[in-house]
Amino acid sequence: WPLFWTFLRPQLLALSAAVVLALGAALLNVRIPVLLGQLVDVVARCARGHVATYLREVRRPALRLLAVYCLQGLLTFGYIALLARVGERVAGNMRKALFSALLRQEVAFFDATRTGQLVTRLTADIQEFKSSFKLAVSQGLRSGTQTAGCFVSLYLLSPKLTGLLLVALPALVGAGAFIGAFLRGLSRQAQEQAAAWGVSDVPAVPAGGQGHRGGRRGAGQRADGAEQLGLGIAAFQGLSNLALNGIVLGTIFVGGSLMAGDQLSPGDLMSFLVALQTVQRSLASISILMGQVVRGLSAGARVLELLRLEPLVPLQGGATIPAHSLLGHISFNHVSFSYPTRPGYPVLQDFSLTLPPCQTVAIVGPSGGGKSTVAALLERFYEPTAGTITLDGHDIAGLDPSWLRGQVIGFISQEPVLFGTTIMENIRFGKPGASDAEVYEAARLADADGFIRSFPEGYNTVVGERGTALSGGQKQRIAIARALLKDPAVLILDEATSALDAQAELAVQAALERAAAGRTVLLIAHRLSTIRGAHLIAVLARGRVAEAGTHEELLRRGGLYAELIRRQTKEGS
Ligand SMILES: Nc1ncnc2c1ncn2[C@@H]1O[C@H](COP(=O)(O)OP(=O)(O)OP(=O)(O)O)[C@@H](O)[C@H]1O
Repeated sequence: WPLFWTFLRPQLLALSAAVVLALGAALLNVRIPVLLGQLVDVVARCARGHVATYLREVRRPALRLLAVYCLQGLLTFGYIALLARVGERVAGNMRKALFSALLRQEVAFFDATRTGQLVTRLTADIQEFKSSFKLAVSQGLRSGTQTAGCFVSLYLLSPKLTGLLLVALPALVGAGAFIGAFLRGLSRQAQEQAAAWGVSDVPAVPAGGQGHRGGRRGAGQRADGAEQLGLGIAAFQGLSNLALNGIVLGTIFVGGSLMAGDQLSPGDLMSFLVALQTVQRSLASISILMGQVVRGLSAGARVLELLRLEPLVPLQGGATIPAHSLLGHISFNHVSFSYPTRPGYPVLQDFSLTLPPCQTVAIVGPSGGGKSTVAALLERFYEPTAGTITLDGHDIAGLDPSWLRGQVIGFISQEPVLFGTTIMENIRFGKPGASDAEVYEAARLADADGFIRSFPEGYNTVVGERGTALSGGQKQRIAIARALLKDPAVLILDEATSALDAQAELAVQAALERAAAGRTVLLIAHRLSTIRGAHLIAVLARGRVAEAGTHEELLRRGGLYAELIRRQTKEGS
């Protein structure tokens, strides 16, 4: 409620106005039966007179009724329009808040949550909540006030008839509730039978032929349950129709005898019947409304639950290292890690590795060995299960993740992420405040300036959804330009050229080597041909560094690295 209140508070004035208009419209409903009754009385009185007298007499009450109808229409228009506005604003603000709450979550949250589920929260659930909210205010108010108001009119029209109604109605409502409870029991039974036999009507292993017979018996029981429920519902609907019409018939019967004794006019009886019908309709719409409100409340609860979710690794907050003392010395100390979605499956175990400042360290190893996981831990997308990772002696668990990802680490992956906007904006994403000149310089360094300027729109070329209007090599060089604009102290290259053909790879490789100069580089390589220029090569096997050294040292040792080289040369890569 307090969270929902934050969305509702700014709309309070409009909401109050809507409530006042809705109450006004509902109260007019109470007046309508009385006016109708008066009109009927006038009509009955003039029925045997001249047409001219009839028209003169009827005009005034008819116009009065018409005025009330018009006023009611106007008020209804007002409150529905206001409520639509309030509902849209509340839902819009909730959607925005939910979207930012989702963006705040750590990567592990998205591993464990299906995208479809989040889309449903953002669209269907908020929509459902909004509709129920509007309905609860408009219809709830209308039906509530109508019921109360009409009972007052009923009493004023005929206390005797109302007294009879007050005896009959509770008895009928009680009987309805009793039958409803009985039907719910039947429905639960039918559901249980369906659940028990729904997985398979014919058991998978029919021991000695019993399965088929058992299956048929199960299907038979389920059909019995459903049939009984169907019969119950049919009987309930038939009986409730009979009861409602019985009330109308009873009212006319008793009302007629009151008319005979001059205790009630025909108009009063007409008013009574109209008011009675309004009460019936209001009660019916309240019961339908309850179901809708329950659905809306659970949809709202699902949305608010996500809104209150606090990320395990907050996006912001923590220490930063001043630019002048940032060297880019990274150390993994006895790190162990399992993905939260697979806690029993260790990816890294006692993994230790040092990345000296301004040097390139390559991690190689078999596919699925955990190379990309090392990069994800360095970016704090996940937290190690044990051990620490330090940057210039500071544990990164205490550093501000936004600062770390935004200013310290540049990341170029196999599949660069481009946004469906201009090349200029895509590169500027690396440093939002960068000038045009800085963007051109970064593109030149990434060997992208030439092909960008060859496009008719130049830097204003729109790259299409996820960069579909560009080739793989072009996308990759834009990603490099973006990383260079950020000017990060640490650069992670995760198989950055593996998706490119030989020619594009050469161009991107050259750009990468220029980008790597003067930075600490973590080079993740599946194909060993991409690790030229690495100062140190670490071979990852079974979650830890199995061997480390220069290319020559490792070849001389004849271990795992030499074996990988031999295998890849044989494969022709
Ligand atoms: N989000 C995740 N949730 C659960 N398990 C994951 C997740 N990402 C990776 N893994 C598992 O962790 C292990 C290491 O994956 P990782 O991507 O780090 O390997 P890699 O060495 O980079 O592989 P490749 O060279 O094929 O890219 C794999 O067994 C993989 O199935």
